[in-house]
Amino acid sequence: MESKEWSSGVWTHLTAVRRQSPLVQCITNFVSMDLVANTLLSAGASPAMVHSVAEVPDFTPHIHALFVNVGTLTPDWLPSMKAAAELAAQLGKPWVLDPAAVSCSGFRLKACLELVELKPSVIKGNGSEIIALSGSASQGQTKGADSSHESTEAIEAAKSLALSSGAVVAVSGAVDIVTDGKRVIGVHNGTKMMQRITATGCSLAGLVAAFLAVDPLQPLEATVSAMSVFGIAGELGEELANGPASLRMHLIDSLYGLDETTVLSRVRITRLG
Ligand SMILES: Nc1ncnc2c1ncn2[C@@H]1O[C@H](COP(=O)(O)OP(=O)(O)O)[C@@H](O)[C@H]1O
Ligand SMILES: Cc1ncsc1CCOP(=O)(O)O
Ligand SMILES: [Mg+2]
Repeated sequence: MESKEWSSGVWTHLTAVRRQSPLVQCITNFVSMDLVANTLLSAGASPAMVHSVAEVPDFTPHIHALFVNVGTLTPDWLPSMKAAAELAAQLGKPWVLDPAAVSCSGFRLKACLELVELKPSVIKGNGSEIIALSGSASQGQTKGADSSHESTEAIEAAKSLALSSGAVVAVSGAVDIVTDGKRVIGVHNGTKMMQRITATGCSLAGLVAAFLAVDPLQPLEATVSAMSVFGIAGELGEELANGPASLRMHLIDSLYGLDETTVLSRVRITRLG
């Protein structure tokens, strides 16, 4: 299946998000809260940064999807993440794990491995994060939140993590990779300057949660669509931007304004395996 066959699905997913405005609970890092919320709002979803463990029993049953990102993890936050993930999984609600900077400490790696046990629908990381989480990295290979690997170097790690966890695994980068362990799809939308804005990876993962909410039975397709839409918004944003700060603004505006003709002509998705 090539871009033409994927593109109508991408547009259908985006219109479903706009129509249904899914409620997405986000337990994300301090750096990303603003951009994640604005990304979700501009796509038509409804974000809620509800992170206290005390609120999980009341709030999580009402959400349509959950997004968990460990970018600024501390021991106090882990119980909220686990409680929300456990409840979401129990109630059949999709949830996304972003193992941001997973290899920066043993504490964070152990926490992420425990979260993987709670059955995320999708794990979205950059190349280095997916390699580390799958157990393929040698110790000490980390630059923190930024990747020191190309996404394509993480394909085997992503497949193996997908098979061992049951999650769809998405690797962001120059080519976004999405795999369920059998199929491997490449999303070629996006622009290099998106790496120069903090929290674009987190926002992408949050957007994946919104797309899963409207198509929970097809997590691979929903993830591919979210990645393509976010990439297209970045491409359009770059045409208007002078640098990363204005790209951040134009990316959000472009995501908000995406129309059918633009989506259908810009989607670049290929099967890689
Ligand atoms: N070299 C690149 N070319 C095109 N798009 C890119 C490139 N690098 C990253 N992106 C895009 O930037 C967004 C954030 O990805 P990434 O930088 O990998 O995340 P993270 O911030 O988690 O490391 C994604 O939409 C991805 O497709
Ligand atoms: C800089 C930083 N430090 C801890 S979390 C974070 C944000 C990372 O965001 P992203 O993974 O989207 O680049
Ligand atoms: Mg990231």
